[in-house]
Amino acid sequence: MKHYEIAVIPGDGIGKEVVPAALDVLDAIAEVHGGISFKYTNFPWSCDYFEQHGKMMPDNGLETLQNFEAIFLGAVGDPQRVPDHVSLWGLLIKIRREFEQVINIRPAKYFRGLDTPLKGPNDFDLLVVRENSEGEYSEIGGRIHRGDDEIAIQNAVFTRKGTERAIRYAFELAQKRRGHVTSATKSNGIVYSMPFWDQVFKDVSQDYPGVQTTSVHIDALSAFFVSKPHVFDVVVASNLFGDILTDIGAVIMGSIGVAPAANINLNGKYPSMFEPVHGSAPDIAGQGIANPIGQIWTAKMMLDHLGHQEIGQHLLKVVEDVTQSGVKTTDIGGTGTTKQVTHEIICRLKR
Ligand SMILES: NC(=O)C1=CN([C@@H]2O[C@H](COP(=O)(O)OP(=O)(O)OC[C@H]3O[C@@H](n4cnc5c(N)ncnc54)[C@H](O)[C@@H]3O)[C@@H](O)[C@H]2O)C=CC1
Ligand SMILES: CC(=O)C(=O)O
Ligand SMILES: [K+]
Ligand SMILES: [Mn+2]
Repeated sequence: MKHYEIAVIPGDGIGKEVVPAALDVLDAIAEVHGGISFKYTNFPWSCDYFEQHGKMMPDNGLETLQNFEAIFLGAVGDPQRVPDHVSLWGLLIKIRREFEQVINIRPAKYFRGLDTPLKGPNDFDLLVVRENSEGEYSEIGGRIHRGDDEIAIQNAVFTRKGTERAIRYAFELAQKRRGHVTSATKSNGIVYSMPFWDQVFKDVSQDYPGVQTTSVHIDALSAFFVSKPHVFDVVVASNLFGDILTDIGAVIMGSIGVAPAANINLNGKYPSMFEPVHGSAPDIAGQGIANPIGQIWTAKMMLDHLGHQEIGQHLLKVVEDVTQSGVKTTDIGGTGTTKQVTHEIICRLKR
């Protein structure tokens, strides 16, 4: 019997709805499989917590999380109550950084049963490797003066280590897939960091003669995600470019509510964290209509990470069967609630 201790942070908004749904699905998997079990320890760290304690998590929060096998998170953010940069940097981004989750993997593929806004979905199947520790998401800068004289400066940080690590990871994945890496650049406008990125991409590519490479400016690449996503295999991007590209990757599948993500720690010192691409969706929170698929597919990525690829594969097939059968939430053209979709997935898993 394989037992896993999982730290669970539902967070804000629909995180509190889709996380319990995905845990029910994981429990159903454990029951059907018979050889694995999960224990969940729930942490209520969120904007609610912030209002009570003046911080997003306790001072020893990271220490507490450190001993878990994985962290399963919903979404963070409630901008009506706490400014986004305070809530996200106090919890989500803090964990990504302090736990050295330097890579963010975000797949997008043609998903059976989903209406995509694409004219011809052409069975695309791509993987975005997003650099997750530096880049445009930096704490270097500041604001001075007020009024007309106000100045805001934010410096992007690109280290050779961080850049090479993300790019190498993309090449390793491409070798196990269709052997193609696309690099998201913008060296025509951003004259220091992006030519540097391009250089590292070229350097790393020398070690992978069997992998084909293409560099595309992020503006054109964003358009190609819509016009011809089927040409992409692995796409490697800086933190911000990867963030933007993966919302596009999500919506071409059918909805941002279905896209999963994994924040991967590579050095084994800290746990990895699994959370969907979407945020807390304040516009639909509390209505019970959030699409649980992003969170459930994220659970599949956690299963993969824990070494249970076969079960993960089966879970994704069952979820696709359910959408194909028409049981789906309103964001993807159905009439179902979060609970109904989750129930249908669990019933099929147990069949
Ligand atoms: N990783 C995280 O925790 C993230 C947190 N956020 C935070 O979430 C809050 C809202 O941000 P937004 O920019 O509105 O992005 P969002 O992803 O929360 O929502 C964008 C749109 O997609 C819809 N949507 C998202 N997930 C859905 C689901 N599972 N089912 C159905 N519809 C879904 C929402 O209703 C909304 O119309 C902010 O506080 C933001 O900072 C945003 C992105 C990622
Ligand atoms: C913060 C955010 O939008 C993301 O990590 O995807
Ligand atoms: K999220
Ligand atoms: Mn995002």
